Amino acid sequence: MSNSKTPLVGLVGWRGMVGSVLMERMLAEKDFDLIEPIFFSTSQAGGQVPLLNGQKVTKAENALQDANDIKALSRCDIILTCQGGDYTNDIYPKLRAAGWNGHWIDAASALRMKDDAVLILDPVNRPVIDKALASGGKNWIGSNCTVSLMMLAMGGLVKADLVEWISAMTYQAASGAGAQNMRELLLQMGALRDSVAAELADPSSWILDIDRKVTATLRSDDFPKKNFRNTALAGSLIPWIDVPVEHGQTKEEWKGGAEFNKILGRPAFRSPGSIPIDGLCVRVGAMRCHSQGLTVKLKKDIPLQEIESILANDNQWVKVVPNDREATERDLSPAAVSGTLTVPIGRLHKLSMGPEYLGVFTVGDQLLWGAAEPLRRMLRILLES
Ligand SMILES: NC(=O)C1=CN([C@@H]2O[C@H](COP(=O)(O)OP(=O)(O)OC[C@H]3O[C@@H](n4cnc5c(N)ncnc54)[C@H](OP(=O)(O)O)[C@@H]3O)[C@@H](O)[C@H]2O)C=CC1
Ligand SMILES: N[C@@H](CC(=O)OP(=O)(O)O)C(=O)O
Repeated sequence: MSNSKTPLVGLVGWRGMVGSVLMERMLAEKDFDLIEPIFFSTSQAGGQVPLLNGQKVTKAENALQDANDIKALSRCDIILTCQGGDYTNDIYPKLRAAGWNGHWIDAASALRMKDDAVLILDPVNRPVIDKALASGGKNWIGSNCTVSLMMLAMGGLVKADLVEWISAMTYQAASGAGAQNMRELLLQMGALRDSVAAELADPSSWILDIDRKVTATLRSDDFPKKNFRNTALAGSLIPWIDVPVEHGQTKEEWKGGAEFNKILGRPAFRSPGSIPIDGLCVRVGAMRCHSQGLTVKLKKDIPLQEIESILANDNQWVKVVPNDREATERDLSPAAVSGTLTVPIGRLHKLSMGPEYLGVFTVGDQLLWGAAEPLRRMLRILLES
């Protein structure tokens, strides 16, 4: 930002799950050195801004401000929110109506499809961001985690315009449903284990007895499953994420096509010139990494080695994993990736449908590249613009 004064950056939603990951990353990258942060809360206004990792990051403003106070928010040059869609729908229009002309950076989906909103994933769409900045853009919205992670992995082929369509079958972590769901997943795992503790301690117990007991526990009314809408996730899976929309899709599946194309600045999904992206989204018992099995239809037959090199050279976070058992077991799983910015892509091979059909598996941390990282990088882009 050209102004020489340190920009006032309002932080909303910083103590939530996405917000906490964002604060950790901002500390690690020393983003606080470049801004004057003002911490807002919808529930704790007036309280003391807590230390982050034991560090004081505020310079002047040490009390939490009211996140519903339009006047207080209007002082900010930039507002960065991870508070959620209800907050955005309530506060954002009031702020703009009050004449606030600052930059709004948001993790929530509420504004994503607005014409004046840019979906931010700068390693993939920096030209789209720069073009919007040059023409006075002010609304910068993080994309859906599954879409961001797919695009970061597939960036090389997408940018080279080699992709005709993608079918994505997802394996999405509990964190995507929220912190309470992560806790409930662990409670479910514990309940399953406890239901057969005696049998597990006895090496001669019959496996079918164990299985019967586990299944009875999964189906019992006492099983902890309130947050997952009365459905078991541990020891099972849920092939439905978010609300139903048209064409038999869930909203999570619709976001694949709609956001993928909008990130690239292409015509709207299902209109001429857009890239068809579709598939089935499934919740599985991972903690915070989303995985995806992709069927990619390429525009032409390209040798596998060339594909690997295009993918590997696209950005510093994508990591091509050789299609062998050892490397895949070691590097291509939620357990390997959780808490890191690495986005491995592997199982790469031509499918039996024909030489233009590519099989792919990719994994990414849905709280880092899937949510927090594009936001803090957009903040940096604004600070450096
Ligand atoms: N979870 C995800 O995977 C993704 C989420 N998003 C977006 O980010 C939004 C926020 O998601 P998420 O971070 O999961 O939401 P959280 O529920 O973790 O946090 C949201 C807010 O809840 C309030 N809160 C109340 N009690 C607590 C508590 N005990 N601990 C922490 N915060 C508390 C805080 O606001 P206050 O201080 O004002 O009370 C906090 O900012 C979502 O609505 C979504 O729009 C985007 C991409 C991925
Ligand atoms: N819907 C995602 C998480 C999420 O918050 O997505 P979005 O940012 O599009 O609302 C999931 O359940 O895994």
